Amino acid sequence: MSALLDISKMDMVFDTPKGPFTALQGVDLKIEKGEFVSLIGHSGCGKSTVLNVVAGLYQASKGGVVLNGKEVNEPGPERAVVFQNHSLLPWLSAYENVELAVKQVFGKSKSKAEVKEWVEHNLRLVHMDHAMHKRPDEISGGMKQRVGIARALAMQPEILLMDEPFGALDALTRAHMQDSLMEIQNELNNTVIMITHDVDEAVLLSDRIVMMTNGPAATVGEILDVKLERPRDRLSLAEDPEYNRLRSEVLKFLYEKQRKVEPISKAAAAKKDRKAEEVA
Ligand SMILES: Nc1ncnc2c1ncn2[C@@H]1O[C@H](COP(=O)(O)OP(=O)(O)OP(=O)(O)O)[C@@H](O)[C@H]1O
Repeated sequence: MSALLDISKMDMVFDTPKGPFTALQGVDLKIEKGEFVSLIGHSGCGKSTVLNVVAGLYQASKGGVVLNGKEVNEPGPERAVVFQNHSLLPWLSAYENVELAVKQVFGKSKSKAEVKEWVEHNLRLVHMDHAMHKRPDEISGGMKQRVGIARALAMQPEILLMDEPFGALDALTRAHMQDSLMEIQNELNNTVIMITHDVDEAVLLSDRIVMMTNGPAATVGEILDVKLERPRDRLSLAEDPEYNRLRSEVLKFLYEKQRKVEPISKAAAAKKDRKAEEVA
């Protein structure tokens, strides 16, 4: 059986004022239906570029993406995206933001009453039914993100693409959101690709963690299977040896194998030279 999503031999070359820049080279990744996959890697390695190609926002320079047997060339409702900075329309209520997406996807197939029921159902899923008639500026960042997730879920996408969905939230809200997402996953078993910078988040939520090498010409470095039993509980996992092993595998990849050496500034380099001379 072929995978739901098949990214194969994908290159992404951007035209820049300084000439072509190869951001990605030879990215291969297959994702099965119902899998939760995280992409992790240092800043600038190309995680968002991978997601943008899958979303159909960018066209790969070589190779490409096949979803359910169909080549991806443009955005479509079967691939819902949740961004770090919630992208709700500010003049609409939470309810209306979700309703807009539902009408776009199901406007022809659902009756008025069914649309209402479906919008409310998805807002209940993310525990936002109590504030569904508030506008984005009347609710917190975490709540906005919940509405963004409800909107994406309500489209019943074949794959949910999340670009650091909790990156802008404080640690406690982030933990609540992760727990909610696991709860929803338990119920719906969506296929998800999530970009994260957070090692604990990756291990807690994923079935597989895709670790990317540093760019330019970044690609999939290693893939880690996370076979921790579900439902997962963050407190008991903190002491679980397998959880800690997985965590240190990711840390090793990021900070040993793909350690990012930042170029030192001229001033720092000169200071280092002076120190070396003093020692000599
Ligand atoms: N439209 C573009 N034009 C030119 N270069 C681009 C473009 N989009 C991305 N890049 C470059 O491609 C590389 C990968 O960028 P990308 O945003 O995918 O990385 P990332 O891993 O998602 O980074 P971060 O974790 O910081 O969000 C970077 O060097 C970036 O500067």
